[in-house]
Amino acid sequence: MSDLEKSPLRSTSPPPYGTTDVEPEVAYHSQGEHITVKEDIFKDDFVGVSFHDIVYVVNTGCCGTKPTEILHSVSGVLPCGVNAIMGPTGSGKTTLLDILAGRKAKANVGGYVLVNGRPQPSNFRCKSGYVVQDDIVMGTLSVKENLMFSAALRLPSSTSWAQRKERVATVIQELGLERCANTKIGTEFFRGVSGGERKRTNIGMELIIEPQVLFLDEPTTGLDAYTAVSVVQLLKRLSEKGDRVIIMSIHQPRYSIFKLFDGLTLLSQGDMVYHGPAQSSLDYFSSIGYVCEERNNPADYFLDVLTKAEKSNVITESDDTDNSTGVTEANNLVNTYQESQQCVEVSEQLQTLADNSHTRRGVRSGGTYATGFLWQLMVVTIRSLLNLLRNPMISFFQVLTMVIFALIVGLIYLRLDEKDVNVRTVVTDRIGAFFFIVMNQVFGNLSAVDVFIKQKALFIHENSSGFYRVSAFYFSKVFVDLIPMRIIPSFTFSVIAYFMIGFQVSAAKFFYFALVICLTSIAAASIAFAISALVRVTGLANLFIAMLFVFQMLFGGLFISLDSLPVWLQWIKYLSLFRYSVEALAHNEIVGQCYCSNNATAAIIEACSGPLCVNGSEFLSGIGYETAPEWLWIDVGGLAAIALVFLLLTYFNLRMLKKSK
Ligand SMILES: Nc1ncnc2c1ncn2[C@@H]1O[C@H](COP(=O)(O)OP(=O)(O)OP(=O)(O)O)[C@@H](O)[C@H]1O
Repeated sequence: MSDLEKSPLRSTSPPPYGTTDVEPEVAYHSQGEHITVKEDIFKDDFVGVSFHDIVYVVNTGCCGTKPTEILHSVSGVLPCGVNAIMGPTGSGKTTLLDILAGRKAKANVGGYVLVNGRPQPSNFRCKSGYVVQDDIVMGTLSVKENLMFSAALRLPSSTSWAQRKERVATVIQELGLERCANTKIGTEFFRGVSGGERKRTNIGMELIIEPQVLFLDEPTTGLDAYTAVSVVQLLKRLSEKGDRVIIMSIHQPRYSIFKLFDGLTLLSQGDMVYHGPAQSSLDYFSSIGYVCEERNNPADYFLDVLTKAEKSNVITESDDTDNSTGVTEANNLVNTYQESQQCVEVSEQLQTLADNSHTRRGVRSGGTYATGFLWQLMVVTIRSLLNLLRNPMISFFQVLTMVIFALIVGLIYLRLDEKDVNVRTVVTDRIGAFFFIVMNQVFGNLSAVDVFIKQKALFIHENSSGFYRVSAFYFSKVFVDLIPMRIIPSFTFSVIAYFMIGFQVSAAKFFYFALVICLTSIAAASIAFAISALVRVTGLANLFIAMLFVFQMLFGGLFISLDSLPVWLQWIKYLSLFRYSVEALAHNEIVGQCYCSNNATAAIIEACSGPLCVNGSEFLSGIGYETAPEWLWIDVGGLAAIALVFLLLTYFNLRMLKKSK
């Protein structure tokens, strides 16, 4: 049973008629799955968005504790124009905005939303615009490139490249971004456009699809006063161009912003205290005894009233303490609104819309994505490559780290083949070198943890807005990371370390060595990918990854002989990438070799006897490693299997992330 079903809801009635999957009233885009930018639901006489008895519950505790109700049956109509949702912090502004935008898990939401008097289509998220509070755009790309990215993925496949470019040019002009069109947005490494330009670019990313409904979560937060006003003025202009509903949550706007609002919704602790035209709000509050001073900003005044009301604890019902109900002033404001003429008028409007929705046919939701998988894969890969090329520090340092590691290992084990040492040391030094090399490869790839953590917010936002499928993002990230960040640095490492240490001079042996090193690196990176797609905090992800690596190291065969493990623990060695890697490298170099004192590379196995000689194969068997020829490839298969399993896990974790939103 969902949280909602368990909660004491006042109304959970579904949209009366018209599921989102009935006959379309207009012809769909020929490619079946693809959406058209404007569907019938957004056609003429757009009456806006209405929400009916919206309840939102969350499970805050555990073990069967009662779910918390965040929104308590709120209803209203948001017509074309700029509609602001205001209220003190924690009053439920963002929650309501997310529900209206279809971005909350349905299981926790009661009531229903109508768009233009019809049930909200299931792909509403992709057809409406949503500008999140923390601007989410790729910092290494310019304003124009970001907008092109949106145009490439969100306009239907039938749109020609010239039309996409034209749409981008129009949006740039509409938003007044001409001056900075070719300036990069900026990252933590370099400064780019200003805060206002960044916000306008975010709005532009959504305007590309000409959404008739645009949601904005606190669009003025973090902007200076002048820029904040200019952003809302821009929204006002956009709302006036065609029937467009702009719905924004906003905390405490200054007067010059407040006077641009057409509609105002005031929330207090999840209840509505006012809903209607912004310009009538002062009269409404005066009529119930809250008179705003002449020079006071109404927005500041309302917030003061609501904050004080939430903190008060007025006994209203009776002076007799036994019968008192402890109703707060905030409750009084809610009750007063519910009994007001204002509320009656809104209820009548809502009733009409609900009644009409019985007779209006629903609209087939169509597909979620405007373009096909291969196109998405290409566009997202190009963006990832551009991001990598423009952020060369990261790939440069990955190669540099591997070169430094290779030089350190090379210097420590320099020319092992020429050393005249104790015969046992000749073999153990080689195995020590392999272990050290594998350890470098495994821990040197911890940087892979950033791949999914850093762009998680970007992925969640773009995926839920219908830019691309999870698979397109996943393959592009994996492809763009594995080749330049794992394979190239690992091959460079192999070239330096192999010849400095002086392993066998044989092309086949060298390429096998390089293959194992690259696979080790890919397997380690895959483990980091899987965890980084699951965990939101880098520190926590690093901790989990390090624990997994250390555990695998324990069963790598060097700290304890694999044969001496208790029988019930023996299977764990098959999960250790250290075991496969060290075994493969040692097998490649040592099996079939005879190491004798003063002649470390003697390869005459028949003569390999006596106290001064060690048979490489026997030595490896002695410490529990496999020496049969087929194990050369079984070890490679083991590494590939670990990489594959964790790459698959990464994909499923990303899918879960998508669902959790
Ligand atoms: N998933 C959740 N689990 C627990 N509490 C939640 C959850 N989502 C929202 N809340 C609570 O619901 C209330 C409303 O949250 P919401 O973010 O909508 O408020 P807000 O008005 O946008 O606040 P702010 O202005 O501070 O952003 C808050 O008290 C918040 O702690």
